[in-house]
This record gives sequence, structure tokens and C-alpha cells, in this order.
Amino acid sequence: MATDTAADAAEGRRPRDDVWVAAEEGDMSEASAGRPLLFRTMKVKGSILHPYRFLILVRLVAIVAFFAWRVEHRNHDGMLLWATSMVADAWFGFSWLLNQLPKLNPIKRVPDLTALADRHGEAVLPRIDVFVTTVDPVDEPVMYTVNTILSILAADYPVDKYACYLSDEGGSLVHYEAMIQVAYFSALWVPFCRKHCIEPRSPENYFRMKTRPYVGGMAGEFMSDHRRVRREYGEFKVRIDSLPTTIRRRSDAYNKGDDGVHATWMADGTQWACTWIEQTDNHRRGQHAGIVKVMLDHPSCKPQLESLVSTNNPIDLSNIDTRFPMLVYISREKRPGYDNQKKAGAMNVMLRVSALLSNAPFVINFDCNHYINNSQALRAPMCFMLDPRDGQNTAFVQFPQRFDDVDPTDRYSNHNRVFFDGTMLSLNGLQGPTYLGISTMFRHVALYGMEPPHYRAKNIKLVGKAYELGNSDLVLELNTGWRNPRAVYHPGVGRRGAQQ
Ligand SMILES: O=c1ccn([C@@H]2O[C@H](COP(=O)(O)OP(=O)(O)O[C@H]3O[C@H](CO)[C@@H](O)[C@H](O)[C@H]3O)[C@@H](O)[C@H]2O)c(=O)[nH]1
Ligand SMILES: [Mn+2]
Repeated sequence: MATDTAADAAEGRRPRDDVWVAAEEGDMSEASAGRPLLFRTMKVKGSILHPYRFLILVRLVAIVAFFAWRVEHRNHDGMLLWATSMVADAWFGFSWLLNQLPKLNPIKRVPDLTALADRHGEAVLPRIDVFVTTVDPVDEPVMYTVNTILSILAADYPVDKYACYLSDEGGSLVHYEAMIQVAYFSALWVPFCRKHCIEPRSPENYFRMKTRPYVGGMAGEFMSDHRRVRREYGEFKVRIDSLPTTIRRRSDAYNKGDDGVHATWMADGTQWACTWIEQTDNHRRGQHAGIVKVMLDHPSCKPQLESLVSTNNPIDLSNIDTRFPMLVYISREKRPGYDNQKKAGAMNVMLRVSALLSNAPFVINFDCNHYINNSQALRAPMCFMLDPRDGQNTAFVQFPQRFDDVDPTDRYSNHNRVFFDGTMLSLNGLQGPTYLGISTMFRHVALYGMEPPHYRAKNIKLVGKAYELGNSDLVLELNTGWRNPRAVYHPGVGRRGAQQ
């Protein structure tokens, strides 16, 4: 199971060897040249794979023999029926064959987080922009979004090396104010996770767990901290749940004297620029102004250690880094008659906004109901991106999604094991898996075709005919050695999606 492997990878253990064995790593010269390999490739044991391949061959022979028999024994009384069933059987056989081909050589890639830490200390880990998309605080409950964001803010990655962007398609003040609450609560939640090595770092899912062995180094303080943070989380939830009522009451109070204007008001007494509760021109879904608001500013580069028990903080955070990454709220402008391209459009807007604010060379995206279930997850894809073999040609690294709370015994395979642990690993052995639209880290250059703009290598030259693309677009050709982008799917560190 992928999540078992996640724990293995995080703790530097090797995956279970009753099914998977290490494959030949090809060019090992990099490793001997002092640049350790950052991931291992595993393949299915010969004693399992060879009989399986033999079985495929036997079935193939049987299917071909069956076809030959059908062709020789035509039913002359019902040629139409015979032809129809032949076409159906031929299609069935062909799709079976297509299904079998990738399964001939399943491959699993396991990140080596220890090697990454040895080779790339915290200081040289690349920067990442994390994108989360949401549409509606009711259809996609805001508590899911809030937990997703908190799991990202608390991830185990240098805080000054990543930033989190939330795209709110609905332009709702509820989301905006929920992010303000998240900014406050993260001051407690993030250091608490660091202090006690909490997993997973989505509070809802963490507090729901019945038991989990303590792996942190401060067991003595854990119970009281846990109790306090749990109580604070309870109050935080109440504040989030009451946001729609709070906003409505506040707006009613502001609107009392005004004739005919039923605006939605922010806490600071200004009118909300996007969608109002009582929708009107320029303030309705699909027709409103755009907003970009930095909720948490970019942190300082040096750790910020709390030396004393702060009266503001209910738990002792002495010697714990209390910084957290940048958090940005975005609601893009919407106008009627303009096709906003749904999630893809939202991703493009986040790419453009992040290019101005943080401009990281890597981006990763989540839906608002998918949280990071392993705090090391942002490091894992770096093992593939920075690997000395061909890392710079890896375009994207994808994580499997799992769905919580569907059915504890997973009777109907809601954890999608066949798809993620079978089909996707099998495609890994061919040219790589298909992109699923979520939980994927991209190399920025793979999306834009060039490095982020602040990086200007000397060997840039203007491509001819650039003028055809308009005056303001500079089309650059970079000699980055970027060829044949390939995709990697690794089951090592998974994310677990809340039930949709
Ligand atoms: O106009 C839109 C519509 C959707 N979304 C966001 O896109 C995501 C996915 O949308 P949803 O309606 O939840 O699609 P699903 O069918 O639930 O998701 C499947 O399809 C998505 C699109 O490929 C993938 O991201 C998911 O992983 C996959 O589970 C959500 O975060 C939405 O908030 C927007 O940002 N703008
Ligand atoms: Mn969804």
C-alpha cells in the first residue's frame, strides 16, 4: 500500500521486499562520483512477474484460438448476429490486450529523503509555489479548505522556500475571512506540529484519529499541549462555522441606514469587492472585481525562536521555529460572456500572480478537499527533480489520491488501489503515467517553456517572429538543456483526499 511505503521512505526504511526488488539503476557513475542517487527504482520480483507474463501469453493463445474457431464455424443462418458478436469480441480482445501491455513491467520509484537531506541541506532546497483551488464555501465546505491550507502551512519544508496560494472562484467573503482565521490559528498549529512531530498535519484528520504512537522528543509536555491545541481548534472551528452568520449580521448593521444598497461589508468597514450576499451588478458570481491579498507575508530567512512562554500562546514554544510560509488569497476578476476556463483558468491566474510574488521554479497543486497526509511530502518530489541522473528533464511528479472515510474495509476499492497501485505503476514502466489534474509537482519551465523571468541566463536569444505574438510578449529561447520532458509517478509519499 502506498502509505506504508510513505512511512518507510520517511523513516529511511526500504519497502517490503516480498513483492518489489531493486531494479538495475543504469548509470551508477554519478553515485560513485560523490553525487548520491536520490531515488531507487523497484520492480516486481521475477518469481511473481514471470508466471504473470506466462499467464498473459496463455490467455493470448486461447483468445487467438477462440477467434480462429469462430471464423471457421460461421453461423450461416444468422450472419448478422455472427458478425455483430465478432466485432464485439474483437473490440473486447483488443482492449484486453491494451490493458495487459503496461502490466508487463510495473515500476515503482521510492524517494530517498535521507540522501536528499545529505546532499541538499535546507538552504539549497528549491522554492515551491503551492496552489489550492476552491469554488464555493457551501458546496465545497470551507472546513475542508481550511484543513488543506493548514496541512500545507505546517509541511516540513523550509518556510522561506514555499508559498501557498488559494484561488477562490466564488469571490466569497467567507473564504477571505476564513483565511484570516487560518493565519491566526497557524501561529499555534504550525509550531505545535513541529514541536511534537504531528502526523498528519491537517487538524481535523489528526484530532479524529483514535491512537497514534508518539514520535516526538517532548513526550512529557505532549498531553497538556495536545489538550490545549484541541480546545483552541474547537474554538477555531466555531469561528469558521459562524462566519456566514457573522458576515450577514455585520452587513445588515452597516446596510441599515443606506437606501437600497445591500452590500456585504468587511470587518474593517469597507465594502467587499467580490460577490455580495445579495448579489447585484458587479458583485455577483461570474461578475466581480479581482482581489489579491497577502494574508501572511513572506517570512524572514532566519528562524524565529520563541524564547519565553508567550502569554498569547497557550503552549510553551521555547526553541521552536514559529515562522510559517507566505499565504495569499486570490479571487480573479470575472466578467459575463468571458469563458474563464474553470480550474485551468484559476491555475493560470495563480501562475501569473505567483510569478510576481514568489516566482518559484516548482509548483504543486491541490483541490480544496485534498490535504497533505505526510509532512515530508514536499521533499519527496524533489528527490526526482534533483536526481543527478536525469532530474532536470523530469517535467512532473505525481502523487496518488486516497479518499478517507468511505468504508474502513474498502470493500468497493474506494482507495483506488487498482488504479493507483496497479495501472499507474504499470504505466510508470512504459513512458510514464497520465496527468490526473491534482497533487502534482511541475517544473515551472515545463509549463512556461522558459525559466521564471528573474533568472536570465547569458545564453538567451530572441526567437525570430516574436512580434507575431504581440508587442508585450518577449519570446525567449533558453539553452537550458531541456529536452524530452518525462513524467514520473511515485507512490512513495501519498496525499489523502477527504471524501468528495
Ligand atoms: O470553475 C471551477 C471549477 C472547479 N474548480 C476547482 O477544481 C477542483 C476540482 O473540481 P471538482 O468539481 O471537485 O472536480 P472533481 O471531479 O471532484 O475532481 C476530479 O477532476 C479534477 C479536475 O481534473 C481533478 O483536479 C481532481 O483530482 C479529480 O478528482 C476543485 O478544487 C474546484 O474548486 C475551480 O477552481 N474552478
Ligand atoms: Mn472534487
